[in-house]
Amino acid sequence: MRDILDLETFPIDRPGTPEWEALVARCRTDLAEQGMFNLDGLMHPTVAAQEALDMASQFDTEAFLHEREHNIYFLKSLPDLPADHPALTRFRTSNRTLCADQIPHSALIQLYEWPEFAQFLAATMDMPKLYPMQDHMARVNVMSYDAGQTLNWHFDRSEFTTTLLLQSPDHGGAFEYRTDLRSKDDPNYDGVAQMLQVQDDQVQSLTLSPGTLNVFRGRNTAHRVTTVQGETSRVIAVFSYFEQPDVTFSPEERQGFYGRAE
Ligand SMILES: O=C(O)CCC(=O)C(=O)O
Ligand SMILES: [Fe+2]
Repeated sequence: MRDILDLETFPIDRPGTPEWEALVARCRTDLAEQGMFNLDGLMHPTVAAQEALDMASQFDTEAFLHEREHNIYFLKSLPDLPADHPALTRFRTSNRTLCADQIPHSALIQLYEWPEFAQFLAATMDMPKLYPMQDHMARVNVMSYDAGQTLNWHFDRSEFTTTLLLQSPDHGGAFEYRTDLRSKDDPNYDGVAQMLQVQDDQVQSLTLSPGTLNVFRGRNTAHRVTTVQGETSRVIAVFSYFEQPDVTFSPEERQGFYGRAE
């Protein structure tokens, strides 16, 4: 794993040691105070660049083009909101996705299956244990954004979202986010509407560098990736772990997310 990760700076391979505990404590504090933590350069940038290069032709030929209009909830309607409520404003998303089964020999899959990585993430999230998915497609996804492509405003389904940037675009492709826009008890529809109308001064912007691990509270943090510009695509991996073992998507879900069930 030393060939892939900077384990000098980030001692993920030494659970229980004081330096591991200190790193976990720093991440927990950041999550509590800012809804996010970053490990800048966790993956050696040279490895991240090679991974992106290895996948480039696959993105051209076999990736799923995810293109649609959606609202921030990825739902057609909400039972407690009129259809014309501004919180339901629709925006366009477009990117390409490769699934875990298309990159079986990548460093990303090695990292995903490394038990110390899941152990570390669980500790930062204050969870007893996190398990890799059983789903051969959903466990790791890599998304590529070419010029003109974007991932628009949304909330994630899972409480936490774990990403690792492989390649930065020349321009655009910033990660914009608004922490705690809603909570378990308060959907804050008017606040959501305000933010979508660009009237929320608590929206922040983060430009990730290649190799950076980013963990954020995706369920209640509204977030988007701004439109990419220039020749170089933005390439980012998303890791999915669950508190229960052996989670899979249904064939219908795989069809919807990836355009193929198997
Ligand atoms: O690309 C990113 O930085 C965020 C990805 C994301 O929000 C998602 O996959 O749900
Ligand atoms: Fe997301």
